[in-house]
Amino acid sequence: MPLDRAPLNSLGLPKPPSDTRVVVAMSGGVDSSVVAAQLAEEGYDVVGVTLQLYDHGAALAKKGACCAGLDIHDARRVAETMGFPHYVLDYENVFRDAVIDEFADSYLAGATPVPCIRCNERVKFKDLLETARDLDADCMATGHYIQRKTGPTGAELHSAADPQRDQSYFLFSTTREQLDYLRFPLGHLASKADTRALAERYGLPVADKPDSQDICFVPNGDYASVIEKLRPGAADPGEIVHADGRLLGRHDGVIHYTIGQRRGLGIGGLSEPLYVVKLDVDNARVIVGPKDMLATRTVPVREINWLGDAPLTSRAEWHVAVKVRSTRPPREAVIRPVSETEAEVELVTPEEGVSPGQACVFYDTDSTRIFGGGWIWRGN
Ligand SMILES: Nc1ncnc2c1ncn2[C@@H]1O[C@H](COP(=O)(O)OP(=O)(O)OP(=O)(O)O)[C@@H](O)[C@H]1O
Repeated sequence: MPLDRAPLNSLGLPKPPSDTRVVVAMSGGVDSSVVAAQLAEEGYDVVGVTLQLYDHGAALAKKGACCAGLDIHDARRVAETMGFPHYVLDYENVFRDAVIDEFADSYLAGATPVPCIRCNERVKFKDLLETARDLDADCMATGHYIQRKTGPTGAELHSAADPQRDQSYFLFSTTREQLDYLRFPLGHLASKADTRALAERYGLPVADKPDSQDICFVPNGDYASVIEKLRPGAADPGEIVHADGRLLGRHDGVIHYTIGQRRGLGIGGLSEPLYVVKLDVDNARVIVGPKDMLATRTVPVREINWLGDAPLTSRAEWHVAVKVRSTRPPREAVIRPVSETEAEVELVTPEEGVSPGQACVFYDTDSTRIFGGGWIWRGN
């Protein structure tokens, strides 16, 4: 039978599992361990690869972080349990250049970056994906909670079945070419409990391992001290100023603030609650104001990655749902393209705390499909 008419295996490839090589990106956490174990159990030729993203002993590392020594050890134990080969690759320089440096510079420029998106885009789905191809793999699988479906014009990206776990916001910049090669076997699961049940069933040593938290190289969410270590003395102290011009206090650097922040401003004793409404890096000023100043209707977006069927520019106005923060539900909006990679997104209901450096991700209003997204910036 010609290969293109052969029935597809569970990864959607026209070869029996035993002839299909899959590189599994293994963090040492329960999700990617279950992916690797399940595929090995189904008879795929699994090769596990773990990236060492920073030195476990270095100042940035935290105990149990996704890319440090303990996790490498866990990934290796899973590979041994299931009997497939496992490699560890030193990606420290790649990760620093592609993710950590921009993270620090972006905060110093008054933005609120999302390094996990850059890691997917520039590390896992770039260099690691190339490594998988070099290893002659037919595809690469990860433990991301997202669905890849085959539509009439090829692979489509859809939100995970479990909205609590959905990672679509972090994967908007996946290109169609990358998507052709990627597989996300956990995206259809109803809940994380299902993943843990599978880990138990396969007898994996990581079945009870706690979920990883937030940004892997930022211990306890204290990103400001990470930036201070990376760029000592780079954050200029300055003034905290009310939008009406009143001087309210001083700060130790804009890196300590994000748009929408209310707590920890150190300007108590005022009658109205105040929020960070703008970070004016050129003048080292944190501008604060009342809550209603946070409401944003028009969001300038650039570096758009397009996962739809038609180029964005072919539609003058386009009704979608968008997420402007990873933790928010999609909200109704209209996209007005400015160029192939830039657009103005008009939110039907204004949202608070829209910050440069975050992603704006576009969703279909009638289905789980992701049409793409881009990066929020200050605009001209
Ligand atoms: N250091 C790494 N080396 C190889 N692959 C990785 C690494 N870190 C993450 N990944 C891959 O990216 C996926 C998503 O990473 P994320 O940091 O969101 O982990 P997670 O959702 O906690 O999953 P897990 O339980 O597998 O750690 C992982 O499931 C894994 O496939």
